[in-house]
Amino acid sequence: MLKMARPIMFITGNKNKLKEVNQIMGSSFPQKIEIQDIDLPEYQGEPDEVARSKCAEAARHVNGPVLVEDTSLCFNALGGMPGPYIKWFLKKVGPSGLHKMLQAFDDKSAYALCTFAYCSGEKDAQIYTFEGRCDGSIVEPRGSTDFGWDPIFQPDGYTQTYAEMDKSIKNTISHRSKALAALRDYFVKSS
Ligand SMILES: O=c1nc[nH]c2c1ncn2[C@H]1C[C@H](O)[C@@H](COP(=O)(O)OP(=O)(O)OP(=O)(O)O)O1
Ligand SMILES: [Mg+2]
Repeated sequence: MLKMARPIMFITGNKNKLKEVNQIMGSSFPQKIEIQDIDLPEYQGEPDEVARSKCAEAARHVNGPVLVEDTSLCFNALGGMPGPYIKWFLKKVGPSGLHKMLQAFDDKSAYALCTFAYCSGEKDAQIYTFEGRCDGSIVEPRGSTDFGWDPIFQPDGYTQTYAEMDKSIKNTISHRSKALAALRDYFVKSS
């Protein structure tokens, strides 16, 4: 008997993330993804642990396959901080404050890291994580202020920040697009 795959519930409160996921995936993803906005608690730790615990929390709310995503912005001069705590730094000091945090350091390099975590929701199911990383540097804010720290992140090899470049370019090179490529590979192989 043909087993119909249940839609995957992507739990996020961030509309810009969802927009990019849709733009990047288009119709190329083998399973249907639906979205639900649940404000999940986020634990402290390394990005992979944060994504895993967020996924375990999501699985407690949803009876079925769940997907979450956690994004870090890591400054090399600060040993990878703010990392998974970027949301709170951004909220408190804004993009220009984040840029100023690196004033005392010569090293302005940073990387954006996106981690998707997936769980099938079956009993004792494992959580799988899929990472994508984009290296770049932290610059004075330039470009549209639509999405988070985009104005201060300039990917290596480009003269524009994420916020200045065409969305289609960001979506081709970004941390999120690389993580989604890994996620898509997993589903293509297992479907
Ligand atoms: O491509 C991006 N370009 C610029 N800013 C970004 C990007 N991706 C995430 N961000 C921001 C949103 C949040 O301030 C923090 C990540 O925190 P993070 O917990 O993963 O996101 P969130 O709480 O907004 O949504 P969710 O409900 O999926 O956890 O970096
Ligand atoms: Mg969050």
